[in-house]
Amino acid sequence: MSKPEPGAAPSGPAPDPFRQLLDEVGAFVYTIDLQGCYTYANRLVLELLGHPLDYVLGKDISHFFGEKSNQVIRENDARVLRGGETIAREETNLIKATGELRTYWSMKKPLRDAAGNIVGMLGISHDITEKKRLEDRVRKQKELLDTVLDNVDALVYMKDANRRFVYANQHMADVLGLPVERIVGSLDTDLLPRDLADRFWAMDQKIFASGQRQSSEEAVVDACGRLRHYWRVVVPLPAPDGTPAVIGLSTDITELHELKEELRRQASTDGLTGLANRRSFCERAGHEFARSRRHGTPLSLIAIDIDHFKRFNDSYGHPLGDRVLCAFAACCQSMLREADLCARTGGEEFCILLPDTGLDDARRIAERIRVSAGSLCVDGQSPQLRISASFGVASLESGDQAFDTLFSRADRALYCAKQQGRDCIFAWPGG
Ligand SMILES: Nc1nc2c(ncn2[C@@H]2O[C@H](COP(=O)(O)OP(=O)(O)OP(=O)(O)O)[C@@H](O)[C@H]2O)c(=O)[nH]1
Repeated sequence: MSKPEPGAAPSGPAPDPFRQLLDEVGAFVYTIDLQGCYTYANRLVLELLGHPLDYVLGKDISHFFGEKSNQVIRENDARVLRGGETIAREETNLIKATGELRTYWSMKKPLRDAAGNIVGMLGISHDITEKKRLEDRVRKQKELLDTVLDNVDALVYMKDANRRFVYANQHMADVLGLPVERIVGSLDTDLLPRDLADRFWAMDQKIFASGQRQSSEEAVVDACGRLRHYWRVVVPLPAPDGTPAVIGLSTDITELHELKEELRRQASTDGLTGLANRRSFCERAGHEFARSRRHGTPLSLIAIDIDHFKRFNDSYGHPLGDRVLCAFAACCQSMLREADLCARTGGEEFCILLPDTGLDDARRIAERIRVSAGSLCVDGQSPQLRISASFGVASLESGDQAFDTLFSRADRALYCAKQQGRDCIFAWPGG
């Protein structure tokens, strides 16, 4: 750009096309002399300064900009005017006329005469105030989002249609024991056990196909080797470049899961002996009954009642009675196979379900328990504290329509054992 004539103003009937061009260029174009006074300003500069060219020419920036920003501008200008540098950088101007702070991307270049001496400076600036504001807003929103995502008690991630992680929050990084940068860009198969990655991928594919969110409960071993349970919600969302992707939010429900398991265990277990309770016994017995019916396999039941337990309680106290119940339960358990089920079905009543076992074998098992119970030594007590129990044994018969039929036969057999003097076994129907 050639050096403009100081004080020259576009005037006359045929305006200089070159100046017209500078007025339309969409940037702030100006020149200053060695003293920093304007020697040219295009239309945008004049609009910004709020004065006509006649007024602006020969005046320096102190007439138009706030002093604070002038300091930086002057330093930049000096580097061009004194040092001969060409600089391109961001500058901030406090516009005196409006009180507004605006940001520019400014390119400043020395103007030289024919001998090469610096005679002034050419400045071209682009107003980037709105862009900066937008960037600032985006940055603040990103900071806010990052803060939320990194502090939310959930693993948050984004995965593309090629199984590659596009985003992972800090919580996810902590669980995987990897930095976020290592997760982003990796395939799920690089970071997760193959079967888990494939399970997740199968769910992702369903989402890509249906466009519908999916949810499931997942168990994952974390970086410390602990089994953790997550409630996983995955929703479809296009990646920033428009390609299909999914966003996953996995909430740690380990404690809730453990609580649920504990409640389930408590609901099916007898609190004193740790055996199955009546409810879970009947549930399992129903299944075994159906299975035996289906496969034509035998099924037997032993109903047990400790003898004169009221007398025992009355004589030695309830706490010792409790310990007897526990010892008796352990004794029964020790005589059984994995597939057998022993339950405490009432106060001093027990039931043993024996799948794939006929009446004779069930009778033998009952006899073993009876003998063993007779020599039970509770808390190292003297032999006169020994207990006995009565046993009713019954097996599945062809006409049985439901487990209850077998149950009541075993109960009747138990009644017979009590009638026969206790501490004995009665096998239905024979005795
Ligand atoms: N210690 C203790 N006793 C219990 C528990 N549940 C029930 N019992 C007692 O078991 C006794 C059962 O008594 P009964 O049903 O009269 O029968 P029994 O004294 O065993 O007499 P027979 O069955 O006829 O031999 C009662 O005294 C109950 O209080 C328990 O959890 N702990």
